[in-house]
Amino acid sequence: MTEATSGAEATVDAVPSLYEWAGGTAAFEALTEVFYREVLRDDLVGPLFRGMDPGHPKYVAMWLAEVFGGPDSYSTQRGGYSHMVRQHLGKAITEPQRRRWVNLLMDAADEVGLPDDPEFRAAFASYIEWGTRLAHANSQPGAEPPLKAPMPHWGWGVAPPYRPSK
Ligand code: HEM
Repeated sequence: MTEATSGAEATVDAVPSLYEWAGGTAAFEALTEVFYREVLRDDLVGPLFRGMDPGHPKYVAMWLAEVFGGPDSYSTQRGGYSHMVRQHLGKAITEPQRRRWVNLLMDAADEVGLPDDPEFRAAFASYIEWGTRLAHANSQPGAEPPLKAPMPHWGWGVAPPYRPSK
């Protein structure tokens, strides 16, 4: 972590990535561990994940880390964008299931203590809203999403962290 991640007293100019701000790989791994524990217990989304790969929480942590500016290990070690898209094909995710997935992820973010400043949570929620709506659309019967597309990279958007100059 750089000094910039420690809050308003930052003394460096570079805007940290969302990955750095979140706490790096360990933070995303903690998030997905708690999240999928609850997903598996959930009556609405749990059935979709009954046969999931035991490595799934870790793979999704790798995905999120890369999207938010961390290492490109999902692309280099796990098949990248096309592998992720293929995993959702034919799953017929319903809108209530998508929304429950979002709700459980936000609960997990609170439980593991992801940063709760407005700027981080707005950027995080923005990606999750975008990504889950794509996953929902791509999972519908007959959907033929492009299997090759660039890995998304998410940033702070219109509200990067405010760090008063010295
Ligand atoms: C931002 C939104 C989402 C992201 C970033 C995401 C990410 C991923 C990734 C990376 C994989 C493949 C993991 C691997 O490498 O094996 C995957 C698989 C999967 N996703 Fe998603 N996903 C999202 C939304 C959803 C939603 C909304 C649902 C359902 C409610 C869902 C259900 C699944 C299922 C069932 C699998 C297959 C799991 C398995 O059998 O191993 N995903 N997702």
